[in-house]
Amino acid sequence: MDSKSVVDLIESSSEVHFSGFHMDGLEQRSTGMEQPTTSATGNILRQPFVIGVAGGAASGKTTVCNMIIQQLHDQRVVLVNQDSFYHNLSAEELTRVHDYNFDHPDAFDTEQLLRIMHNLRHGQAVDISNYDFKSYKSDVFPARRVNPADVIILEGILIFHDSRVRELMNMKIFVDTDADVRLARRIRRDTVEKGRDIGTVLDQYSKFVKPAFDDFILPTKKYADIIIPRGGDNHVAVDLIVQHIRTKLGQHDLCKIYPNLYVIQSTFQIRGMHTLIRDSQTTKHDFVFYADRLIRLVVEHGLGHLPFTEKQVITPTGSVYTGVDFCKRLCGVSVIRSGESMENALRACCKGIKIGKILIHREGDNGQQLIYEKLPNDISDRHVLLLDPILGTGNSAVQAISLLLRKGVPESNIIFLNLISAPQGVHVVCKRFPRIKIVTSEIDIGLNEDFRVIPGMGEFGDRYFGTDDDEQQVVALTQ
Ligand SMILES: Nc1ncnc2c1ncn2[C@@H]1O[C@H](COP(=O)(O)OP(=O)(O)O)[C@@H](O)[C@H]1O
Ligand SMILES: Nc1ccn([C@@H]2O[C@H](COP(=O)(O)O)[C@@H](O)[C@H]2O)c(=O)n1
Ligand SMILES: [Mg+2]
Repeated sequence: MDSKSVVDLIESSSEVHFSGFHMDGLEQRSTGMEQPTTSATGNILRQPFVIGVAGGAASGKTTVCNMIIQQLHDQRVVLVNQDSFYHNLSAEELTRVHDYNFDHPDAFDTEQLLRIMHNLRHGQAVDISNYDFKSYKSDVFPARRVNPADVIILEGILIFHDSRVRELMNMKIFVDTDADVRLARRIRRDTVEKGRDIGTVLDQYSKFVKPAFDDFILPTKKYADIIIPRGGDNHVAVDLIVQHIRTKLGQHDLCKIYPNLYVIQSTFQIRGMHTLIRDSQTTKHDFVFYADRLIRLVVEHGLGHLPFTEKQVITPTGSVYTGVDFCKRLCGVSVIRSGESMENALRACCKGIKIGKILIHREGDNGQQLIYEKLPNDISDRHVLLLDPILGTGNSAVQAISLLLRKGVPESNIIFLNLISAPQGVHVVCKRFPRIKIVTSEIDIGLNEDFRVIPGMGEFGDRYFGTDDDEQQVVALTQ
């Protein structure tokens, strides 16, 4: 990746998505034509980091790619398979499919691969075919929508064959697995998954697969920056590769820029919950259920940042257990109205906790006005958990935090809890209040022209409380 000044990287990081990997958009498309993005992602200036993964068939390329993607969970990663670019077979070729050489470079539509890669690298979403190994066709299944990403992994047996494709790559990996292991895996995969008979598999192997490996695939090993013996079994190699990619990308990692920003460790459970609450089709009931689960995780994580004092107890065995005592001087402050959705989780974790409220009215996004506050009198002696599920522009957060500071709360006693943060909001809050802590569950791409977080989850309060009319709520709350 091109080297950039730290300032450039910090500035450009506001357009970067950190919310975990996104392998495939699952939207269904009927054509293979690329589609321009309409979101802010289309403006990404940085080119993605492109990794090529080559190696013999059944060497473990896909397995290695999946391991890398899993470990790079806090980056947007897309996987592009060379299989998607197999030419469709003519009727004549289909009748004699066992004479077709799928391991020859000419079996692939490399021009289309180059077009797709060009668009992806220039910030455009693309639709990529899903190849069907049973029918030998690429138009049986709907194409998958692939959005631009921080990392593109290009995987396939002959991905290093064409110099134009090689030149796109920032890192080239060759998965080197013994021929007998590859053959054994191929037999199992082709008979079990592709429903082929063993005789056909062995014929194809001796006629095409092995000669093509020797003539076209093995000679490309010399282009590799890294050779991984034993594929996915080689955890050390995969760890090192992931470390290297992280270093290359890490300069724009918001958590590195702002050490007080904490993004809770992403897991598939967490990503699954985010998928549900971000889906516009999710029912109110499910939205509330999964939002509550996520909020609880964020609250628990936030509580972990409070100071603790050592405490010893006697266990039922008569032994001494040295533990800690919870911080007692704390309170919650919710930013009305969506912040109120986080109160129950806080009450469930901290029995009897005092919770204050702040209402900030939004007139456009630059004219924010504090119009209501009800805070504990002794708030300046407390640690404050500030509750608002979305950090967008950062304007309301700045208003709320400024009020807390005016009330005498030390900046370092404030922990701001939210579900999603836009990089712009993180920059605004962290630059202005470097000592407050932000705990969030995902960082999104950015803001759209209406200053709404994208991809975001829409109006959180409306979805959580099942209302559509903001105005009515403000009136009701202030009466
Ligand atoms: N380290 C491994 N140990 C056991 N089986 C493996 C290993 N790596 C891959 N496989 C299996 O071998 C087959 C081929 O692996 P895959 O990663 O799909 O290879 P490729 O993408 O290179 O064709 C798959 O069925 C996979 O589950
Ligand atoms: N219709 C097809 C198309 C391809 N193949 C074989 O797939 C192998 C490449 O896929 P990997 O996941 O192993 O990289 C290649 O060896 C082709 O022979 C096929 O069998 N049928
Ligand atoms: Mg594969």
